[in-house]
Amino acid sequence: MPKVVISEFMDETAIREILSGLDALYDPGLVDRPEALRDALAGADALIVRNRTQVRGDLLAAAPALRVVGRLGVGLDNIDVAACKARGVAVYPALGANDGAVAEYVIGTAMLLLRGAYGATREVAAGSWPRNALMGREIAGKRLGLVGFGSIARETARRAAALDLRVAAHDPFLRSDDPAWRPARGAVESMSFEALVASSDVLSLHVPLTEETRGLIDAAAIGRMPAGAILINAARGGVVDEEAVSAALRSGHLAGAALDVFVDEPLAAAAGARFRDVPNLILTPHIAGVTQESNVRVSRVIAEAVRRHLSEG
Ligand SMILES: O=C(O)[C@H](O)COP(=O)(O)O
Repeated sequence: MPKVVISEFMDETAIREILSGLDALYDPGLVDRPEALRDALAGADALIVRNRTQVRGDLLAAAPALRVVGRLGVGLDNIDVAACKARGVAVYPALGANDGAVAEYVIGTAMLLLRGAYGATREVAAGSWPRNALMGREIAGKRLGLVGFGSIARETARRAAALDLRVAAHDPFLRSDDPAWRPARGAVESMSFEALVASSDVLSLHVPLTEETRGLIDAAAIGRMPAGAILINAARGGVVDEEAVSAALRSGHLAGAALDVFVDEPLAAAAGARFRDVPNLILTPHIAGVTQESNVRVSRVIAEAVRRHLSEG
């Protein structure tokens, strides 16, 4: 009976229904117990992870029978894909299964930060009535700039079009005649990176972390964003210079930012100190792609892919 090790959280119904009949070891705490994880992998045919288990070097060496890795998400930066390939280990990301969750996070934080009206509960309950101070901005008519135009960005664009945003994107990997630029509703304008940064009211990042994207949104890029712009990073930490975002929010050049991902995760208190008392900043713990619904979708897609792979070979 093939053995499947699941080292991070996953929907338990998907395990029960789809991995039934396999020897599934579900221990979402394994990621924090490297020795126990290596022991569990000794006879494993399959490994299912989220974004914290580092599937490389030592871990692969501890799993000589491994045939398949399922990734409960889309980013592959915690997996040495080349080393897996060299060992004949297939890698399956959950493509498409959390697009909607991230798109809703981007639209939701953009609306929250533009409007700025929702942080006054305590004041209002205490009898103050700060109407003028809370006169925020509407999302309709603003330009949403998407850095990268893959499937998450396209889902974001689809929702943005319904809210009457003007959507533009920069994606050097997408040909100018690709039909993705002309969705059913609201064409998406293709722009250079420089033009997109300089003209977007809301700039949202949708690129993986690579040598080309590391530090892409640095102090200079932020300085070229229009005064009063909003920055959203639900892509990968390291694409954005965290110090530069804090400084731009403190100076008032940026009107707001939402950061879901960080250079080091989990964000340690010492690293988080740079964000202390920074105005109009939403920090979330790498949760943009994780909702109750997406957790079910992602878990089912990966359980099915792993099961299929094991039964094929
Ligand atoms: O790459 C992804 O899809 C996101 O980082 C979320 O992944 P996770 O929920 O598996 O961490």
